[in-house]
Amino acid sequence: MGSTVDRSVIRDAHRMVVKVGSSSLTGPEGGLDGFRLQALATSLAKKAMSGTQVVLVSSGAIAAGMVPLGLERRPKDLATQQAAASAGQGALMAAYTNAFTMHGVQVGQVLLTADDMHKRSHYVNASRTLERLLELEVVPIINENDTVATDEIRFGDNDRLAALVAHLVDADALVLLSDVDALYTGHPARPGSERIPLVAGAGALAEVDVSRAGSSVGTGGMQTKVAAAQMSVAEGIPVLLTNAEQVHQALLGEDVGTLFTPVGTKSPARRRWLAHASSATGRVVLDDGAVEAVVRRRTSLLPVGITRVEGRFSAGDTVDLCDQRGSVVARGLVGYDADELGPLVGRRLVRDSALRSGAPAPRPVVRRDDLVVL
Ligand SMILES: Nc1ncnc2c1ncn2[C@@H]1O[C@H](COP(=O)(O)OP(=O)(O)O)[C@@H](O)[C@H]1O
Ligand SMILES: N[C@@H](CCC(=O)OP(=O)(O)O)C(=O)O
Repeated sequence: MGSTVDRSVIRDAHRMVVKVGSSSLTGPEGGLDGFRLQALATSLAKKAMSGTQVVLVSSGAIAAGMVPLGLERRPKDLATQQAAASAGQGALMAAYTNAFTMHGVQVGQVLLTADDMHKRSHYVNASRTLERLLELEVVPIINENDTVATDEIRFGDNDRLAALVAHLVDADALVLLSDVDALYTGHPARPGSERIPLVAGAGALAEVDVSRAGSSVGTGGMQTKVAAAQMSVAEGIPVLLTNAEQVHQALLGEDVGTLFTPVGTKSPARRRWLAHASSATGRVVLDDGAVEAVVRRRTSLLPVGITRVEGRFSAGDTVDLCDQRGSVVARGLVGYDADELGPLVGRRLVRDSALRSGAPAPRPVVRRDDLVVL
């Protein structure tokens, strides 16, 4: 079955994001495995030299920092993780710089925080930097800026970060490299688990068990990889999941790993950001008619269809639009501050009467172009 799956979307991608996990770069006791890192860099440098734009999202800072700091196991507390990441990120970048420049390919470090994804201005700025690096034929090497992240705002695992970066740079493919060669029907160590060569739609995952933890140095296990793959394919970006040892074959489009095929089409950059990267600062609760109008007819949201406003937000912030049961049905950029919107709840604002009274013309709570249905 595997051999019938066409993996040319990976081979022919013009721009790809490759994510490598801690477990593929380090040993179980931490510390960088220079041999594995070198092998990965060689495959990616060759791909870059053949004309493909490659963005690398690399974990491994915390694991790399364990040996120099004398830590025997991956620290559990945030402060020690940050100290390890601080010591390890420099070592990680030094190793990559050596390994890539050996092949004549330049690299650039980009450290991102969750805020850089949530805040539109930061997101656009990160996108501009990455575009420029790619124009200059540099391979950006991205990691979370662990030293300044706090528990509340951390990505935590880099799988989600990689999917967001794939959206950010509008990649043609995302390659997730782990210590396991593919997604299996159950934990690979469990007798009877079988490799899944193709995932075409969420239905294919219904029977798949990803509940068991991953390696001692990684964070998310298979769950976060599958979630990242789903975020990516929802925006039309195919994903290949395999191990770092097989990256060369994977980039040639050979039958390795698990291919997740797109289930959605690419949406404009702003909508992509709204749906996946932005974070809501408030909630607006809609009556049934407004849910119908926004979700089915894709109209703008007007004050008359709102029953409640929750949270403190300013005009231009992201808010979740909820139905009467509290389920989030859409997300959008709100046109009013929370204080301004409160008194307008349920009111029918008529453009003509506003104009007659000299008041400014009423504006939608969320314009149809500024909203995504979830
Ligand atoms: N259904 C499954 N298929 C494959 N691997 C699984 C599955 N369920 C759990 N896993 C575990 O997930 C691990 C990969 O996650 P992790 O150790 O966090 O990797 P990384 O450091 O690459 O992010 C695998 O080594 C495996 O032990
Ligand atoms: N930013 C962290 C990555 C977190 C992490 O361990 O992720 P992963 O190995 O991809 O599960 C680091 O560099 O250590």
